Parts: sequence; C-alpha cells; structure tokens
Amino acid sequence: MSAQNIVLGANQYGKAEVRLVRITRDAPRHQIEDLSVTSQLRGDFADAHLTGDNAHVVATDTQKNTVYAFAKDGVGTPEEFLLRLGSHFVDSFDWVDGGRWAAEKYQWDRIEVGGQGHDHSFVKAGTETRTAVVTIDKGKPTVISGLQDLSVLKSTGSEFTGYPKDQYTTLKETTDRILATSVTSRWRYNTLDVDYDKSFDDVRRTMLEAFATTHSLALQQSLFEMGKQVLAAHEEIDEIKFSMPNLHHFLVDLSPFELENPNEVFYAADRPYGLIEATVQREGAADAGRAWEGIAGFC
Ligand SMILES: O=c1[nH]c(=O)c2[nH]c(=O)[nH]c2[nH]1
Repeated sequence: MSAQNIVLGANQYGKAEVRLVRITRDAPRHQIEDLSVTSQLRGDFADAHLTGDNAHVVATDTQKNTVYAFAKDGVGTPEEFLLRLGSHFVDSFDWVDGGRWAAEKYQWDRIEVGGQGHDHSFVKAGTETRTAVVTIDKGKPTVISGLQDLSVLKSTGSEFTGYPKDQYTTLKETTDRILATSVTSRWRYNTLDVDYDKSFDDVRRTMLEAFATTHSLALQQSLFEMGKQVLAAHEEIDEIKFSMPNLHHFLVDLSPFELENPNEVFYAADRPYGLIEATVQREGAADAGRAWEGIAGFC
C-alpha cells in the first residue's frame, strides 16, 4: 500500500463550549441569558491538514470572539443566535460552505423574595439534589440534612475590594461584579422532633433570600449571612456547613471589535474557581460526636 492512497476525509473544526453569560441591564430588572455555544466550520480546509497552510483557517479563537461579539446585540432564542452565527461565517469567508453550530441554554428562575421574583438574583433550574445522613452513636441518633448543587447568581449587588495587594496580585477591585456559586450545604439537627420536608423547604428558601438580599462584599460574607439567617430561624438546627465555589464571570473585552461592554457580556469560567467553605454554628451547642464522620467536602 502506498501513501498516495491516503487522503483526507470529512473534517470540521471550531471552538467548543464557549461559555457565554449575557446580562441585559438597561432596567433595574435584569435578564440573564446563559449558554454554551459550539461553532464548527466546514469547507475547503484541505491545505491546513495536508501542508499546514493556514490561509483558510478562521481561528477557533476568532470563532469564540464572534460568539461574544454577537452576544453584545442580545442573544434571543438559541436557534436564531446560531443561525446568525452560521450565516456570518458562510457569508464572510468564500471557502466556508457550511458548518455546525450548537448551543445548550441553561434556565435561570428569579429567586423569590417575599413572594416576588427578585430583580437581579437568580437560581438555576433543576440542578440541585437533597441529601440526608443519619448516624446512631452510643444509642443517640443524629440527622444531618443538606442540599448540593444549588446554583445561584446575582447580576449586581456584589463587590470585592480592600484585599491585600502584593507583587503577585493582578485582580482589579470591583464594586459591581457577577456573584455566582453552586451551594453545597449540610445542617445538623439537635432533635428528632422535626418536620423534615417543611424544615428543608424553609432552610432552602432562607438561604436563597439571604443570598439575594445581601449586598455582598465577598462570597464569605454572603455565606455567613446565609448560615446566620438559617440558624436564627431554626432552633432545631445547631450547625450548618457550606462549601461554595466562587464561579468567576469575566467581562469579555469587546474593545478590539469597537464594542463597549458595560457589564453585559461575560465569559463564565468553569475552573479554576475560588472555594469558600465555612461552618456557622450556635455557640455552646452540644458536641456533634461522630455525626460528621464520612461526610466529605466541608471544613
Ligand atoms: O468573594 C470573594 N472572596 C475571595 O476570597 C476572593 N478572592 C478573589 O480573587 N476573588 C474573591 N471573591
């Protein structure tokens, strides 16, 4: 068999999973659009594969930038957004004769505060899990309830300033940022005389309300406020633990495309993330014994 018989078959390329969050903030009641977008081009890309000539290769980085730049005008339905993107690439480059554009859109609901949907605090639909652990130690049962992956986001009402700056600090202070986290929490009851469904629902509601209504100076402060309000409202709980990633949203620099970006278009990074963990407890409460043994992921 000779190498002459080896030819390039079907090919496509692009940027996968461009994490885009767009906040529409022209009124106090913000709107959020959260998508993962994949752009792949098809056409005459033979030379790139056969000889390394990139003259036809619209860089995947350019495809990513195009996604963010197009989001500046608003996203709308994923279908229309993808059609806009696809037409742009096919119309702009002669050798691009098609492609594949795909999106996942994540649904966010407004956090309910006092029976009303909050203006700029959101909870992601359908990601969370309720958890429970029971231990019996020296005849004494203890119940620890919890939840994980409760994803929440505030599109304003969050700042981060006043931290020490050393030779390695590049982070800029901000008085208006997106604050997003996925709450994992467990709380320990001090009694078995509990309506567990009712208590769970109220703990969850209290956490969400505290997250929504706290003007956050740091995720640490939001965490403590959430725990404090849960313990204040629930005498049957002695201790609550949180593990909360700080899911960073970076403002996309659209200035190379002569577009302004006043806190509208964000790159939602999945890693690395800050990881904020703490226990909030009732002073002088009875010792937990071995109740937390084997429950990983908290401090
Ligand atoms: O809320 C925050 N807490 C931090 O400890 C921290 N560190 C950081 O870089 N950003 C933030 N944000």
